[in-house]
Amino acid sequence: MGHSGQGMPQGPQPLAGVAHVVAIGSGKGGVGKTTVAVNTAVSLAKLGYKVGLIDADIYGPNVPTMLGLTRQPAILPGNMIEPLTAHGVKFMSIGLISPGDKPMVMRGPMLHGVIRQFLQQVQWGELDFLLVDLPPGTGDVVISLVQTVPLTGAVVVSTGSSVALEDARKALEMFHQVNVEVLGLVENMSRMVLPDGTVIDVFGAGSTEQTAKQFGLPFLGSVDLDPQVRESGDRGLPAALAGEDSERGQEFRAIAAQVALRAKEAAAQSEDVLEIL
Ligand SMILES: Nc1ncnc2c1ncn2[C@@H]1O[C@H](COP(=O)(O)OP(=O)(O)OP(=O)(O)O)[C@@H](O)[C@H]1O
Repeated sequence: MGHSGQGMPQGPQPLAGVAHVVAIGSGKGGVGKTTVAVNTAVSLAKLGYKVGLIDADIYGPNVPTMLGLTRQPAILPGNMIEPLTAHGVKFMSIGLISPGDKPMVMRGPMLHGVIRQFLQQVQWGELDFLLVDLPPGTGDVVISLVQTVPLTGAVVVSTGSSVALEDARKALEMFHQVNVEVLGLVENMSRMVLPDGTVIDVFGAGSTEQTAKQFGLPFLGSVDLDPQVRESGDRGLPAALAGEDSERGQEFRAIAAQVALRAKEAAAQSEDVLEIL
């Protein structure tokens, strides 16, 4: 983890070859942030983009399980780390460097070092999108992120429940405080449709879209509550891999397309601002 940069504060530096860094946050835990991050990454890859995913969720680094690949990454010449690749997505996870079932206990400076290493010392190559799955709640990882690279923006995942949305608003405020543009909100576990067609509203479907409207932010789409999403995540075969006729697959692809669109718009706007300056 070296000592480069110590005592010499440096502003965030873009990663060579990486067009957009997009953080995925939630506020509340367990709303399916990682599931949405993994499936968005897989969907972006299916849409033809080059995609990377950093699992920075120190409390639950589940990305390797959800992508079905857990092994130590190789070290390349020049002390660079080779990311793992699964389902067309390059990824790196705190779960890969924290062996066994032990929780990752890290002080702020160490966490900052790991985040910086995942960004700068992993051989990402050319990427259209590098997604970062954040831990729920706290801003530590976000602060490390924005100090290291310029972010194109952030996506906030919530369920429609009042408590999840209460925490999602805190996530919006956190991104605002660190000057990260929120590209939009996603509602996960939206409705549940039983095999006989009965629709059950478990968490308050539609409330995330209303919250987005209140904040003047785009709503990027919703994903229904479906046991198949959980099962496929547990098996390391994300639901987004399913074919054209899969509804969950369609939902994730629609969200991915919105994320791509909003990221490109946000980047174009900030370039305009730079030119005016
Ligand atoms: N749409 C969905 N339908 C069914 N199950 C889902 C859905 N989304 C997520 N899940 C399941 O809910 C559980 C929690 O999801 P996940 O780990 O993605 O949440 P999280 O917000 O990233 O949690 P944390 O950040 O607290 O680790 C997982 O078992 C996942 O498979």
